[in-house]
Amino acid sequence: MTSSSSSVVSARNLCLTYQTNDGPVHALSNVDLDVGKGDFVSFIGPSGCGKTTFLRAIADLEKKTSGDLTVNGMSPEDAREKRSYGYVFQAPALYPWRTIEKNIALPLEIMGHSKDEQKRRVAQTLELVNLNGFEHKYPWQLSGGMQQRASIARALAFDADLLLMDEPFGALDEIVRDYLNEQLLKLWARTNKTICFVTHSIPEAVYLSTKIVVMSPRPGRVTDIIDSTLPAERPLGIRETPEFLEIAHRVREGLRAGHSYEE
Ligand SMILES: Nc1ncnc2c1ncn2[C@@H]1O[C@H](COP(=O)(O)OP(=O)(O)OP(=O)(O)O)[C@@H](O)[C@H]1O
Repeated sequence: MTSSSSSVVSARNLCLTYQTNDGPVHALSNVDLDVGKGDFVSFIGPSGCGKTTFLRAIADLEKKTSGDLTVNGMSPEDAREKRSYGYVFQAPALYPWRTIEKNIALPLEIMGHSKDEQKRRVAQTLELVNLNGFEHKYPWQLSGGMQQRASIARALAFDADLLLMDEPFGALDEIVRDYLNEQLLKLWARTNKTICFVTHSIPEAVYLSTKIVVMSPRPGRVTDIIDSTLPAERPLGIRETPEFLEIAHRVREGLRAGHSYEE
């Protein structure tokens, strides 16, 4: 695989080992991957296969052990300093003593944006996630799905081109998840962001992605990369089409193949 200069994220032979009291844990082993501009890439694999570690390495929250990793052509450290990405965590992680507006404005405050600019951007992102009218509420006054939308708004507020999302809808019920999946696809289409999205759900990965990265554990490796053949326009009903089911089948096969390494 050759490195592509237009890649938003590029990994070559990426290895990341945690040193623990019980010895080394090889979380990522020889990962090769390119994420292109405007891609929606899902990472799927069993618990412990290194999905979160990969996202954290991109975000410079973990340091690689060896290999190469670039983000927008820079080292993860430089990319972090340039605020190249927004990060959405598994749990909403909003500050309960701040209103939704103040939560979303927090990164803008830290970056030194003027009050007017903060207001403008908060209003813009609240609209993107369909939360207009909730700016003066506190997080605990919102449902779990709305809180997660507020977290997405916060990650979007400073308009980074890259959005890193670590299983953002994992704790939500299926109806809310379906709704948020649809909303996220619309948001992605409107904003042309590049999205890296961790999930445990095969239907979610297939529904959302232009590219699905199947990973296997011990140590975390990429076992398959599937380029989606689904159209950009995806009503929820697409999940019953033969094309969708065929991609889901390939993901399942990839997950199964990964498991056979584990003895
Ligand atoms: N800070 C850490 N120190 C030591 N080991 C860690 C650390 N973080 C993760 N690990 C280990 O690295 C491996 C990969 O973990 P990671 O959280 O990336 O997996 P994951 O695929 O995201 O799992 P899940 O789906 O359960 O969130 C696991 O074996 C985990 O126990």
